[in-house]
Parts: sequence; structure tokens; C-alpha cells
Amino acid sequence: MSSISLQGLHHVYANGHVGLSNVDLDVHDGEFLALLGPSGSGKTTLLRSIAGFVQPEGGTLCLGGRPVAGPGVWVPPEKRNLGMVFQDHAIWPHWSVARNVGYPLRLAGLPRKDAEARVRSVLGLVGLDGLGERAPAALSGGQRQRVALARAIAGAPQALLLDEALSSLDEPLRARLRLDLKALTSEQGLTSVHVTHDRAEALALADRVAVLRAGRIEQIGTPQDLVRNPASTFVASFVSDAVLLDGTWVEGRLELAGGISIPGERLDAGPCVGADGLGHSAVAVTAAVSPMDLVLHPNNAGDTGWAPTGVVTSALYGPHGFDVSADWQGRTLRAHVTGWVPKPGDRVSPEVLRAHVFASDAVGPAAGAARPRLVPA
Ligand SMILES: Nc1ncnc2c1ncn2[C@@H]1O[C@H](COP(=O)(O)OP(=O)(O)OP(=O)(O)O)[C@@H](O)[C@H]1O
Repeated sequence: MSSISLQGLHHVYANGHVGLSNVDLDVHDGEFLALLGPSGSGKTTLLRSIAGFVQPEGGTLCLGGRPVAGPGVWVPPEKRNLGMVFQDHAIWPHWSVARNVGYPLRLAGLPRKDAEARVRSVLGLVGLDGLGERAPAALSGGQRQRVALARAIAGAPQALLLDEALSSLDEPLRARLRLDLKALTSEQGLTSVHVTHDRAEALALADRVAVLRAGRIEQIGTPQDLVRNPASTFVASFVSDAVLLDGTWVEGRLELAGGISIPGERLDAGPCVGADGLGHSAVAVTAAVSPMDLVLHPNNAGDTGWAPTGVVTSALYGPHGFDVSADWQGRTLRAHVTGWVPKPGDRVSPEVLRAHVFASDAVGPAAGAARPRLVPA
């Protein structure tokens, strides 16, 4: 059964801003769903609708099969049995850790002994064993966020809602809490919805990721789906930082400016591009190339089939190689470089290992119609 089910959820704010536009979504029992999207895409409105802080104008919302919002139905936030964690942890500074964590249990009228045992147990689950009597001021930022998490799960909520819950933490604390959160939610079978701006975090944590744009779900899928089969140029560039290149689809090949050609076996084409009848005539297309699928060869590496060379404009070192930007024919290419040390001014020959091709009219909000499929090599 779906823990959280939305049908046609719709909300326009009083100022005319569209918060949600006919959103359908099912979050399964025990699933970890991340909501990802640019600022203003509706992530917070969606999360706050589930929590009950926003009353949607239209559509239906069910929790555990029970309608909580819809025509003639409204269940207030405190009656929804949800746990929430916010970016700024929002714990009471003048209460001990144990008192903070036990607050929802006291509200629910749990006997004192049972509440104390539950508080000890959830403090153990979040890695705060023995810190119940501490004052929040005597904790680190990461520990305070663990207190907020413990409080959110203390009452055995139907689902856990996380609103940029890790965003205020610095690396490597954030990476550590990310791992612990993943372990905790899967061990406890907690249905979780996590709003984040951070692509890497969404891909690392979630069973599925919903990519929002202008109040709609542009694509929902596993992290692998979104990276390997983006439904639109928007998803490719937002999720994988793909570069978009205009070209022409001719006889199963992609022709780019300057007489550069990418063979069909390196392309994943949407059906409107590769369908019979279109494949034999020239069609304007947009190719999305992720930095992982673009190789920048030092210029002395010989002919790669990409005749014009580019020039490195920036090379940022990281633990797994360099993130490189290069100017190529007036466009900025992005690639992940390993095996040599690039520096600004170096000349490079780009080679596309793989590109997703979309019909040019698929660029934009209607792009969800373009469903890429793999062209077998
Ligand atoms: N309280 C509000 N009153 C009016 N408009 C709002 C309100 N909250 C959000 N909006 C508008 O609704 C749309 C969706 O906003 P929302 O905050 O849900 O997006 P978001 O993806 O969470 O953005 P961010 O990542 O910046 O938090 C935006 O156009 C925003 O300006």
C-alpha cells in the first residue's frame, strides 16, 4: 500500500504563484523519496501539503489510505502522525535532549516510564546514547540535528518529512549524517520524503527521486533512471549537469556544427527522433551530454573525430579527478578529467561517449513527452 498518495494535487497562492499543478504521486511503504528541483519548483509546497501546513486548493491527499485533504476533508497537521525535521533543527534550547525528544510522547499521553524507555531507544538509534541529560547548547550542530531526528521518529510516525534537514551542516558531518539517515530509515522501514537542493544527496539517499519544475513532476524514477534515461533536456541538465548541444539527426547519426558527427551507437534517442520515417531525413535535435560521458583528450592525443579543438577555461581539482570547463566553438563543455592534469589555456579534443538526443521542440515544459530509449550498440 502507498503510505502517501496524491491525486491531482493543486495549489495556487493568493499572489497568483503556482505552488503545485495537478501533481499525482505515490510514495510506497518504507520508501525514501527525494524531491529535487530548482528554487520555486514547488518542493516545499508539496512537503508542506503532506504535512498539513498548506491546504491545497484541489486534489486529494491520503496517508496510509486515509484521506487527509480533499473535497470536504481536512485533517490538521497534529492529527496526521508525521515526523518533521527542518533545516534549523528547531529544538527548545532550555530543555534537555531527553525532554525535547520526549515532547511528542508527552503530547500523546504516553505513560512516563514508557516514554522514558522510548526516548532512550530513539537516542540510541540516532547515535546519541547517554546524552539525554545534556543541554542542546552543549551539543555540536550535527548532534542537535540528531536530536531533531530523534524527536521526529519518537512517536513512530507514519512517515518522516525532511525539509533540507542536512543543509545547514558542514561536510564531512553532513556526509556522516547522510549515511546514518539512510541506514536508520531503511532499518526502521520508515517512509520518508526529503526535500533537497543537493543533487548528489538526492541521488545518494533516495530509492526514487521526483524532479519538480514549475509545480509539476517532470520525472520520477530511481537515481539510475534519472541519470541513464532522463526524460527531458531539463532533467539531464538539472540532475547530471549535462551540456546541451544543438544538432541535426541524419540517418541515425548526430551532426553538430563544424561537420562533427557522433555515430548512432553512442546515442540514446527519444522515440520522436528515432522513429521510422524521421530517421532518414534531417531533424533538428538537442543532445544532452553529461560530464561523465564527455572525454577531453589533451590535444596531442590525435584525431577523435571532433575536428575543432577547445580551450580549457577552468580546472577544479577534487578527490576523484578534475572538473573541467572548456570553451568549444563558443559553447561551454563540462567534463570530468582523470589521467592527466589539465590547466586553463590547454587545448583539448572533446569526444562524446554517450549523448541523449531529444527533438528540439521537446526542450521546455512539454519535454516530458520525449521518453529516451537506448539505441543498442
Ligand atoms: N507563502 C507563499 N506565498 C506566495 N507564494 C509562495 C509562497 N510559498 C511559495 N510560493 C511560491 O510558490 C512557488 C513554489 O514555491 P516553493 O517554495 O514550494 O518552491 P521550492 O521548490 O521549495 O523553492 P525553494 O527551493 O526556493 O525553497 C514559487 O513560485 C513561490 O514563489
